[in-house]
Formats: sequence, C-alpha cells, structure tokens
Amino acid sequence: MKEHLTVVTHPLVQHKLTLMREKTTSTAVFRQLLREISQLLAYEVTHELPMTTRRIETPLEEMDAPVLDGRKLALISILRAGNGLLDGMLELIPSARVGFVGLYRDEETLQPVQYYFKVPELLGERLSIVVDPMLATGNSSAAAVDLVKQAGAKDIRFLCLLAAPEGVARMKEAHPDVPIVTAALDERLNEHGYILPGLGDAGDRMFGTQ
Ligand SMILES: O=P(O)(O)OC[C@H]1O[C@H](OP(=O)(O)OP(=O)(O)O)[C@H](O)[C@@H]1O
Ligand SMILES: O=c1cc[nH]c(=O)[nH]1
Ligand SMILES: [Mg+2]
Repeated sequence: MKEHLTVVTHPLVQHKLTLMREKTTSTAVFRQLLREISQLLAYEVTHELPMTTRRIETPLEEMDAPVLDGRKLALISILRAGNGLLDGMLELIPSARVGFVGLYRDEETLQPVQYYFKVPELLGERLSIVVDPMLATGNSSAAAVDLVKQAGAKDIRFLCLLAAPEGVARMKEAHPDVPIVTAALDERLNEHGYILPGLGDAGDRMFGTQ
C-alpha cells in the first residue's frame, strides 16, 4: 500500500459505523456490526496481496487461475477490543495465522501496559495485519507494532475502525512504514484521551463491561 492513511468511504462501512456510534445501540448489535464492518475493511486492507497462478481444471478445460502467493498472512489482535475485528476477518481469511498482543491503557498516563504476547512463527516472511478498533493517542498501536517488529515482522499494516489525528501522527512518526486503514478519521481527543465524536469505549461496548 502506498498511502500512509486510507479512509474506507464505502457507503456500507459508513452506514454501519453510524449505527455503532449511536449510544443506544446494544452490545449484541454493536458486536454484530463490528463483525460485518471488519469484513469490508479486510477486503480493503488485503486488496494488494501478491498473487500467482495455479494450473487447474474447470469442467471444460485447463487454465492458469489466480491464487494468493507467499506465506499465510498473520492477523495480530490487540486485546481486548482487537478481537472484535479479528473474528470477522477470520471468516474471510480462515487460513490466516493469529497472534495476540495484550495491552491496556493506563487511564491516568494513557500509556499502554502489556500483559500478554504470542505471535505466529516466521513473521518476517508474512504480511502482518495488526488490528484494534481504536487509534486514539496511538500509544497502544505504536507499542504493539514495536513488539511485532521485535518478533521479526517487516511487512505490517494497521487496521482500525476509528482514528484520531493525534494517533495517526504518532504512528506516522513511530512507524512510517506501516500503512493505516480506517473507517473514519475523527476530529480530536478529549482530555481523557477518548476519540471525539467517537463511539465511546470500544472494549466496554463490545463486551458489556464498564
Ligand atoms: O491509542 P490509545 O490512546 O493507546 O488508545 C487505544 C487503545 O485503547 C483501547 O483499549 P483499552 O486500553 O481500553 O483496552 P481494552 O481493549 O481491554 O478495553 C483500544 O482498544 C486501544 O487498544
Ligand atoms: O475513544 C476511545 C479511545 C480509546 N479507547 C476506546 O475504546 N475509545
Ligand atoms: Mg477499553
């Protein structure tokens, strides 16, 4: 991908995102919408995957048919909320390898606190797509990408649902080589580091916690 930031403006994505933002949307509907949007975003973030051909036989004749080239890609979810994007993406890319980076944001310092890390082997030979619905200060995603790079990944993309300008700038400074795909670029962060207008706390809305 050439662009550092891609905003997916497809009408289905934008309509579903509006429903997710509304405060009256229930946990069950929020989760279902995130699953649906994740598949549309997965379509965008994978649209330049390398291809090769394989000789196959249709019922009528042989042909060289297009297939994905290279190693299976790695989907890396930033816990917890990343799992909301992961589930839908796995339905579309069932053979993907899966990794997890456990991080939560300290509410006072807005710095990420790590509690888990497990990623697939041979990351250096795969495309890694790091997923988290929210890119706010960018501290969590920058730290997650640092860890994924330390594990060997070289070709990395970051997929989110909502991005704040502050988070995009932070990622561009820390990881200029990592393209970002998002459904919306919102206006700003509030004094608690929440995205405005945003959708609230993605993890809490997905899992019904507070
Ligand atoms: O860009 P940042 O300022 O770092 O904020 C974004 C992070 O905050 C949220 O996670 P949270 O810490 O709430 O953890 P959770 O997924 O367990 O709810 C979100 O899912 C991101 O990981
Ligand atoms: O707006 C925000 C910012 C960080 N994390 C969230 O879940 N929402
Ligand atoms: Mg949360």
